[in-house]
Amino acid sequence: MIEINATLKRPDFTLDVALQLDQRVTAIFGPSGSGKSTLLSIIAGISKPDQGRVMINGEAVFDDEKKINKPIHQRRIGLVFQDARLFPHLNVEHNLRYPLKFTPTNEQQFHFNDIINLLEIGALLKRTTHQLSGGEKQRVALGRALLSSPRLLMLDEPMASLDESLKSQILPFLKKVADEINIPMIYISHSKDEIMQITNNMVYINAGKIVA
Ligand SMILES: Nc1ncnc2c1ncn2[C@@H]1O[C@H](COP(=O)(O)OP(=O)(O)OP(=O)(O)O)[C@@H](O)[C@H]1O
Repeated sequence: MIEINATLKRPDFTLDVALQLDQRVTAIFGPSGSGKSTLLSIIAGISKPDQGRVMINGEAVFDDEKKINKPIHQRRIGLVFQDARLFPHLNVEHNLRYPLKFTPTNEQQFHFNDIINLLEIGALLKRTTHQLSGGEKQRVALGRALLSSPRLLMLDEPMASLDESLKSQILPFLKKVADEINIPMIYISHSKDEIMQITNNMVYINAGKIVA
């Protein structure tokens, strides 16, 4: 269960949300500038709210009253962004293995080979990141996020920079992760059509407020 009570004021924008996410997959959607990425960055610990509390599975990762503000790496959240953000100096295999170095073996939730098979990226392992299509990069980014053994997976417009044909190629993998991987997932998109293919559980945000 993820609970967020947060306000964050910027010169032309205020985010003010109170939200409890108790389904395994939640989509957050809303128009451009509505605050989706800001909400994600508050949960991840990238942005600090002016006030409020963020709880992940009963643990406060941010609480302004109790002066708690856990850094990103202690929140154990897997993030996938629109641009895959792979490490350009590492090949695909080393990108994927990178998070394993920071996760004790007894805390690793997935076997390397299971993730490779799930995302069908075995043939890409020896490639450099420059030798990947946009959709392949996203599959590798998804694999790397899962191999960090996160307790929450957050995807911020993971298909936004892909053309229609690549989108249709990656969608089945996103669905597989949503259906088969037992980790809470937050999926951000401004496309309702895209979201409907992944989950029926939607939160609508507009002008920094949860509308439905
Ligand atoms: N670092 C920042 N400094 C100041 N204002 C910002 C910053 N980041 C975002 N904003 C503003 O905050 C508001 C919410 O932005 P946010 O990126 O959360 O929206 P979004 O719903 O994710 O939009 P999009 O779908 O276009 O990515 C917007 O008005 C944006 O211009």
